[in-house]
This record gives sequence, structure tokens and C-alpha cells, in this order.
Amino acid sequence: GSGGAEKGYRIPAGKGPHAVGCTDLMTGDAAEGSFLRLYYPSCDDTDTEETPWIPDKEYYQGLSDFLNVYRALGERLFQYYVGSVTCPAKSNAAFKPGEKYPLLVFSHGLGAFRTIYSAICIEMASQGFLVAAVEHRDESASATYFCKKKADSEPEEDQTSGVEKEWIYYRKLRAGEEERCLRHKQVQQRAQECIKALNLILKISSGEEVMNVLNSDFDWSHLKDSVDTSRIAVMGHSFGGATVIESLSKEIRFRCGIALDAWMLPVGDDTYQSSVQQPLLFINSEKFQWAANILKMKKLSSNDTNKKMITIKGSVHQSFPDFTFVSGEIIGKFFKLKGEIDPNEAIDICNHASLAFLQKHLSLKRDFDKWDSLVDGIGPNVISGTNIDLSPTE
Ligand SMILES: CCN(CC)CCN(C[C@]12C[C@](c3ccc(C(F)(F)F)cc3)(C1)C2)C(=O)Cn1c(SCc2ccc(F)cc2)nc(=O)c2c1C=CC2
Repeated sequence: GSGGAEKGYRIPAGKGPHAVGCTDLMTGDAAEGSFLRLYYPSCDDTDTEETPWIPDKEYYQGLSDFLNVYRALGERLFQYYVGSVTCPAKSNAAFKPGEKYPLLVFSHGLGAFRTIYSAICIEMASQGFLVAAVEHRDESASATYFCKKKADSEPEEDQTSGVEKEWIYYRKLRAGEEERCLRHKQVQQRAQECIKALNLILKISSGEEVMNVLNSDFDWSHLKDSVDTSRIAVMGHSFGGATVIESLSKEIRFRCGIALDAWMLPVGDDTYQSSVQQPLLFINSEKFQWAANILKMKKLSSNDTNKKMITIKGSVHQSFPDFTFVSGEIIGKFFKLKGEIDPNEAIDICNHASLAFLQKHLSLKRDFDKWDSLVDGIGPNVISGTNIDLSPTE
């Protein structure tokens, strides 16, 4: 059996009115393609057969590289502890037609990948969003892959017969390489990948046929006319938070953004408030932030009532990705995957504040405004602005 994941540590299901499905989409067979997991409202609420949380063993290998653990050891540890973890969304479940849904593009953090923010993505989909969790190919993901058309497709090559997965792994900083330079280059690519994902979903909503190089029987034509094209936002964690800022500055169709514990190093010093006109919400953890990082956020959001910052008390950087739910208490505390606050409470604050902010800036016709006070930092376990002392050290 598995470790922590077995003892009732599970990724929380969506609390909204919709059942949730998820499916993977990859277009193009090289750099210009897109790779994303779509979480969506489903009309199939038979809650059987959830989706494997981490779909390929290569992600375990990539995580081992990222965490500086021997692959042979890391792969077995991950297999043992999280190999049986599923996420509470139904794979390729029937799409719920008949209404236009707002769209959220989600950008993962350094060393992460598209499937490990499912608690946030599933909650948003259960509340009536389409959520496109992109997988970045900038070598910041622990692992990701392209599909190469096989010349002579020997089906035994891979169960997805006819295509062969070509993996790329997390690229460590090289000796003497300047981190700012690498991360600034990567954040540009990440923003382009978010914009490509947006264009791809809009293309599908317009009824155009897309070629999914992955071998899946999901019928994308069901998404015709399903995107509310005036209600589109971008969200991301850490490096993905920097990607939110870059994406907003490059693509006005992203009407607003939510940056979860943003890592501001990749954001150019020339990125001022003027470069981000859209409303932006910073949701920070208590333990990850530091003065210089916060000051870069403030430079972007000073005296702009549409740019807000809140901090979740007792939370840590890993309170946003799913590991905070699947790890036991011991491992959770040791790796700082859990803070003092209960992981479910922390993610509820994050999701409720996000929904209130999205209702306000996407003019949604829902009741998410009941959580407006959270966006102003009012409520248990939340503060307005930051807990970090910004006074200059004399
Ligand atoms: C030693 C490696 N060194 C690399 C530069 C620093 C590694 N590190 C701290 C870690 C990630 C940690 C982690 C995860 C997951 C387990 C597990 F065991 F549960 F799987 C354990 C231990 C190790 C906490 C971070 O990078 C933090 N971080 C992250 S963590 C995103 C992530 C990645 C993989 C996951 F499985 C879950 C979440 N995303 C960012 O965008 C940024 C940063 C820092 C700046 C920008």
C-alpha cells in the first residue's frame, strides 16, 4: 500500500455545483505546440474512477532531479508514497454543454507540472470555470514531453500507439549562469505558452477542429461556443505568479490575474505598474516572502485600488500545490509542505478570495461577492498586505 496518501490524506473535491472532468490536450509536435490539462464542468456526476494524480513515472524522475535525490531512489519513494494518489476529477467525463463558462489559464511553479495544482483547478471548475492548466516547456517543469509522430509506428513502443513521448527534464542552473537572466528568458516563454493556450481554447470554442496528438477519445467539438470570451483570467503559483504578471502585460484579453505566492525575480525591473493595467490579486503565504520580493510587488501595485495583496496566516509556499494534502504529518512538516494552518482551510481562503476577485473583475453573475471581505484581508487566518517587515535596515 502507499504511505501518507492512504491515511485519509486526499486532495479535496470541488465544493461548487458542478461535477468536474479533466482531459489532456497536446497540439503541435515541437516548441510551437501547447500542452495542457483542461478541468471542466461535467454532467456526469457518477463519482467513480478518478484520475491518476501523477500520470507518468518520468515525473517522479524529474522530481528527483529537481529535489537533488538519486532518480533510482526518488522514483521508488514517489511510487510508494504517491503512486496510488488520484485527483477528484473524472477522466474524460462528459462535458456539460449549454452555457458559456469563464476561462482560467493556470501556470505552475518551478519544478512543478500541470497536474499538481488540482485542488485549486478542480474547485474553480466545480464553480463553473474552464481551467486550462498549462505544462511549460521552458525546462522549468520537473518533466514534460512532446509527442513525436513515429515513422513506422510499432504500437508496443508506447501504449498510446503511434506516438512516442520525448521527455525533457528540469534544467538546473549551470555554474556561473546568472539566475535572473535564465528566469527572465523562461518567463517570456511561459507567458507565450499561456497566450497560446488561450488562443487554442478560443479556437476550439469557435468550432474549429484541433488535432490532439495525445491518444484520447475526448470529443473536443463539445466545447463549441462554450467559452465566455469576455471573461478570461490568468492564475499561477510562484514562478507561475511571475508568469501571471508577464502574461497580463502581454495579453489584454486576460482581464485580470491572481498571483499565488509570486516569485518576482523573473519579472524585469522595467515592469512597472504601467505595464500591468489589469486588476491583480497577490495571495501570499506567511513563510515564503521576503522584503525585496514584496517591494517588487508593491512597485507594481502602489496606489492602484485594483491591485490587492493578502497573506494567509500560518501558510507556507507549499500550501498552494497538492502535496500539502497528500503528505502525512511527519513528511509534511519536515519538507515544509504543511504550515500551521490546516491545508484545507488555507486552500479555502485562497479559492474563496480568488472567486470573489474574479466575480468583481469579470462581472460574474454569481454569489462569490460573499467572500469580498477576504480580498480586503478581513477574516480569520488572513491579513491585508504582508506580514513582512519592509522598513529599511539601517
Ligand atoms: C532543492 C531544490 N531547489 C530548486 C531551486 C529549491 C526547491 N524549492 C523548495 C521545495 C520544492 C520542495 C518540495 C516539493 C515537493 C516535495 C515532495 F516530497 F512532497 F514531493 C518535497 C519538497 C523543495 C519545497 C523550490 O523551488 C520552491 N519553489 C517552487 S516549489 C513548486 C513545486 C515543485 C515541485 C512540487 F512537487 C511541488 C511544488 N516553485 C517556484 O516557482 C519557486 C520556488 C522557489 C523559487 C521559485
